[in-house]
Amino acid sequence: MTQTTASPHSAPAAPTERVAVAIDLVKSYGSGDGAVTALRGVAAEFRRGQFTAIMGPSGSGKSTFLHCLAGLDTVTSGSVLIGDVDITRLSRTRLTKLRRDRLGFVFQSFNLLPMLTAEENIRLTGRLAARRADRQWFDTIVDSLGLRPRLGHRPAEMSGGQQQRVAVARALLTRPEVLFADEPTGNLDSRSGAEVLGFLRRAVDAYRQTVIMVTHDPVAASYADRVLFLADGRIVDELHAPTIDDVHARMRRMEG
Ligand SMILES: Nc1ncnc2c1ncn2[C@@H]1O[C@H](COP(=O)(O)OP(=O)(O)OP(=O)(O)O)[C@@H](O)[C@H]1O
Repeated sequence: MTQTTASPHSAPAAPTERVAVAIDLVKSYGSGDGAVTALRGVAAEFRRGQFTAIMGPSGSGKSTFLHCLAGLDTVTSGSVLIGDVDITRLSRTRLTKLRRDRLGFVFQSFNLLPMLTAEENIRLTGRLAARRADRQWFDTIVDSLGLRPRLGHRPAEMSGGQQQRVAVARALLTRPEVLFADEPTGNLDSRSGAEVLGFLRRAVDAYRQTVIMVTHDPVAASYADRVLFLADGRIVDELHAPTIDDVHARMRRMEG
């Protein structure tokens, strides 16, 4: 990783509108003696053009929080607003449509379709979604991610870093209000990880993309504008303009 302890974010911008809000989120799995409460009343706001990393020890509820925010999992109580819509009150059909039209997802495993080329994989979501995916925006994303020479390749013919860049391009094609990323660099070497994180950072700075990312990696978290720290299903700390050293120190304190 070429990055030093300097933090890559620019000067704090004026507050922008809230694009996602979690209100008193509680999530339990199972019932009776076997019940596990993964979230115990989590509240947070996410603003337009803000890059948030979610960190915490294993089992602290990071993925559960991301999945509840993104409408990929139901909540036990509490609400999640995307814009003005409480997605915990939507029917399954409306939620699926909202996720498709207004949210983007990048996962640790790239989730590309193996028989399709990079270009077909990128366009698939755009075609299924609201078709806001114009040619110019496609070109901008593909060129910023350096994917032009790979467009005709299938996933098996690409490196992990290239596959993840295709997944990021696919997620951004519909100009989502929020891009959710769950350990997006977990399967990448540090150089490919830095490329993906650098692009997410540029998408935030240049296009005011909102990004919410779960990560274990303090280097990845240092690309964000702020870090929310979860422990035992609660937000216990928050760090703004994080450096790698700051994040390490907080994690050591939490785990110690
Ligand atoms: N589908 C499920 N059924 C039952 N318990 C679950 C389920 N998913 C998560 N849990 C439990 O909820 C708690 C939080 O899990 P979660 O995966 O959100 O944590 P995490 O912080 O993302 O962990 P990790 O860093 O290890 O991925 C854990 O105790 C976990 O075992």
